[in-house]
Amino acid sequence: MARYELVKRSVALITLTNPPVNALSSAVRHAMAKSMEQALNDPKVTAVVICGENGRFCGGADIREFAGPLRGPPLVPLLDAIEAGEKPVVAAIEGVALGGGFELALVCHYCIAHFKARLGLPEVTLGILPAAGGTQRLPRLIGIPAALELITTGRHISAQEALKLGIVDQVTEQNACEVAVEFALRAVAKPLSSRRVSMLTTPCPPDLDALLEVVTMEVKKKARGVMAPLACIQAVRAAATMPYSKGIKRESELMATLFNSGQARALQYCFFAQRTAGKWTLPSGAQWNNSKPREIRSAAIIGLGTMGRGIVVSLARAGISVIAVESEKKLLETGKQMVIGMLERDAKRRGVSASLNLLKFTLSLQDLKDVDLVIEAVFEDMALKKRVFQELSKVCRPATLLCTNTSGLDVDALAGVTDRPHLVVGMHFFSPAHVMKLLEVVCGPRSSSETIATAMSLGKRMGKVSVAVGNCPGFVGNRMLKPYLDQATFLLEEGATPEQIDKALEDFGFAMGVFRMSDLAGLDVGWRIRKESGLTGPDVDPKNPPRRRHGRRYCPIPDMVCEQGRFGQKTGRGWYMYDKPGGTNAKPDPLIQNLLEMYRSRYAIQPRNISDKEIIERCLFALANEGFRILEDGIAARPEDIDVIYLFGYGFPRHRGGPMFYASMVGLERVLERLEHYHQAHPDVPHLEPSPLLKKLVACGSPSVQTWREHIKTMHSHL
Ligand SMILES: C/C=C(\C)C(=O)SCCNC(=O)CCNC(=O)[C@H](O)C(C)(C)COP(=O)(O)OP(=O)(O)OC[C@H]1O[C@@H](n2cnc3c(N)ncnc32)[C@H](O)[C@@H]1OP(=O)(O)O
Repeated sequence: MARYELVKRSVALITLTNPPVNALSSAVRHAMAKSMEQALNDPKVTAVVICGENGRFCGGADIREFAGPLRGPPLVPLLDAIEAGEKPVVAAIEGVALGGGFELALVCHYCIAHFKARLGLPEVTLGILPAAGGTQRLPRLIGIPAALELITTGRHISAQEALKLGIVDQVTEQNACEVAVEFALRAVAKPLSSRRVSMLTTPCPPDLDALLEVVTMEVKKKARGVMAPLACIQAVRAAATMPYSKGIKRESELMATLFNSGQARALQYCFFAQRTAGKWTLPSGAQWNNSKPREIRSAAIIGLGTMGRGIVVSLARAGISVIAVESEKKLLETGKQMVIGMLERDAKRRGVSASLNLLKFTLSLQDLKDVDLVIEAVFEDMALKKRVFQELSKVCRPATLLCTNTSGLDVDALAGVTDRPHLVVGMHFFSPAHVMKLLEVVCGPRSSSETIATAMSLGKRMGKVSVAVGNCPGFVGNRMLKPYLDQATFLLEEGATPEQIDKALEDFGFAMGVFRMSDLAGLDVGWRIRKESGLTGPDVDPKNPPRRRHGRRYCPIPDMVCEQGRFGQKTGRGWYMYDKPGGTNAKPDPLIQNLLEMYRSRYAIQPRNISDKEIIERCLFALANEGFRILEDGIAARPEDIDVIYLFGYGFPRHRGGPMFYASMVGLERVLERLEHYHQAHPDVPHLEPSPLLKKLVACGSPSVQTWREHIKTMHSHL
């Protein structure tokens, strides 16, 4: 867990050995304490170097240990002892120094960082704060404003930035450990008092209160209802106003309030859920670690609409040659200019050169004959997509993977029109595709494990969080969205307003309520789909009673809004009104209020006062209920996969963990009881009927979300 060696006859080299990230587990802390004691007591040792095995200094405390009682030596006294020691200690940072790893570097008297190293205090992203002295030492070292920014955002910084800020003493392109040993030899006998950061006086800005106020406002705006950044601000204030001995106590008190909070549990769950999602698995036994992805050097995109353009940018940024195809010269030229502009702006922002040389634009599918993979991103129309796939079958070499960027159509139906159904897979990007991190990889029943592995790996290469899902209408994300949207519109019928519903959801933590989100996405897409499926428009079966379709409750208000040409932000009118088409400043619109009043009076609906609690329960429990059905149907392998999809694709607040984790936090019994209650009140809404899996889990004593999978074994899988 920590290796102790004597090098150059007088330097104790302590190497943390806890792969993969050398986290400070109880065993590592124990071994470090012993090694430090040995080094400080051995008269041969004149200096100490601390480094991490396999080119990684330290990824911080072992997050997995947070769930249990503290074992082994606590970190704070161990770090205080390193700082107080009379022999110079040098940190040799390679790879990462994060959280407790960064705090370890802060107590070392000197820091050498490899030029590729990254440093940071990401505790806030786990719902806690840097409680091993980080909130007290960093402000003393770099000042309040810079420390506040790093601690409240959890941002990682480069070695170069760390050097500029005065966190590290030297950046090297050589082996940091070797450089640190030489550095340590030179540091012997130099006075250490000015190198003990806890002894420094915090440089305090004259307008401390005003500064803290501004940062508090910013944090509240950015992360509504999230506790950890606010606690971080209070801890930093202590660094400015108290001596270290008192400040560290304040840090510890604040940590105690966060450590066992639901938010910390949710955020730590998210950390692991994201990593779990990458470990896809199929009932056939094929999974992430036994299926080899193909190497993708070249790709083609069919269609340069909004989605296609974003996908081209994502691929080019990942260093993949891209051929972009459009059907008409004008569309091709417009798409080309937009892609080039997007890539240039992106490259400027990242300080790199735009990879325009990787792009080719063409009107001819014939140009695709040699590419490794094609992603079709044409209009969401099955007949059109089928034609494209038939053409691709003829044009592309037999080994080319054919992917569809559909948001919900049957991937297997598309596979069926090709000569290679095993090489067909869905790649559902989210708009804008070069910004949104989520990718649903849709596995058809005939997609081979190599095809899935390739799509997952390509997603990772593009910097996406990829989740493997099964093939059903809407897959995971959009299938779950339906009951959520339905509940929102039913609540409108019953007496709520769009702004009331949005406020309740935004207070819950969503960046945007459902109606503001719909206005942003555009209302016409859903309207067209509803018309095509005979739910509205001239094809509606006249036998349907009003507000009912296929024997179920149906709310026509969204259709009525679209009939008025209100398609959302792009038309300047939707559920809200905007200053102009494309405007983003949503204002409540009296016309919508009138429409709702007329609608209710036409159908003799007596509006009632609807509480925020009911809004949250009906929208979110219906959402989670569909998630349970998705697990039963084997469309998602694990609740973590669903949560990751909602976190990265639908703005679900991370401090709530995702819809499935949220349901588990509320208590499955309670969710079941509320769904039963609402289903009784609305028997014509099948989405409110509790799913068999939810009932089963409650009957099994509501096990923790991580073990639900064991209860789904009997259900068949579409993955
Ligand atoms: C008080 C609190 C204190 C003192 C703290 O220190 S809190 C912890 C602060 N540290 C962090 O938040 C860092 C978390 N880790 C990361 O950001 C990344 O893992 C990484 C940048 C260190 C490495 O990224 P990458 O190379 O992409 O690898 P993975 O993220 O996939 O991680 C590999 C496996 O290691 C597990 N892991 C990573 N960090 C920790 C940790 N601090 N504790 C426990 N386990 C950790 C991670 O879950 C992966 O595990 P597997 O999925 O492979 O099982």
